[in-house]
Amino acid sequence: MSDNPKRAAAAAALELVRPGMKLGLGTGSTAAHFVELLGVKVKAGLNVVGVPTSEATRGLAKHAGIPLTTLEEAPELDLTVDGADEIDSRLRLIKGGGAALLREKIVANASKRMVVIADSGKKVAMLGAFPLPIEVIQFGLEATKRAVVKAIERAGCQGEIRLRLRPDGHGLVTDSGHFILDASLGRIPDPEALADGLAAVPGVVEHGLFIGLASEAFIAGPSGVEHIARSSF
Ligand SMILES: O=C(CO)[C@H](O)[C@H](O)COP(=O)(O)O
Repeated sequence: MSDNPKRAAAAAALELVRPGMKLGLGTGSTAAHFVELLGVKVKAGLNVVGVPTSEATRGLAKHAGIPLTTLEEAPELDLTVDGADEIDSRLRLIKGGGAALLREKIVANASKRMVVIADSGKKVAMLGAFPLPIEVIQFGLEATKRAVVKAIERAGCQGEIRLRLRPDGHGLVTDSGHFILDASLGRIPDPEALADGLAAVPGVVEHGLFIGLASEAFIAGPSGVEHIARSSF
């Protein structure tokens, strides 16, 4: 196994790729390993196309020589491989640490199969230690923030909500032109209730709870790569 667990997880997922596949390409440092390894296969003759989940991944994929397409050209993908910030035992995820959650969720939802690749540090007994990213429209930010707080409380959670900032102190703007609120909740005892509550808030574009999307995960730790399938729960 590679001495880099992220790369080992990416290499395991690469084994699922077949000629002719339409692939969703995730965002983040783990997904970047997958893109790089896939690029090596493409250069050796593998025929696939990819839909990137962020402008950052678009750049990496272009550099790696992977032919790209869009969900307009390819509205159903065979396989998406993406990282995660947290994974629970039912393959519910927190994503969006890299601010790409909106496109990541659209691409995952358009895929027959979503496979998560991660190091074992991402596995949790309960979601919530990682701040939950919530993508919101710039218009009405303070009002949306208040509504988000109420939705969080109704779902039995509490914590601080902060606008994600760029290093220059201005609000970070996502690839789709929105802001991100990061909700530090500590624990999310009922992720489904929170997901439903947040989805109902006007101004919330998407949130980083990925529920029922990942079908399996490759999780790499010191003793090797563990394969988890959702059907096994
Ligand atoms: O959701 C994501 C980006 O929006 C990433 O997949 C997540 O943040 C994990 O990143 P990394 O592989 O760098 O730990």
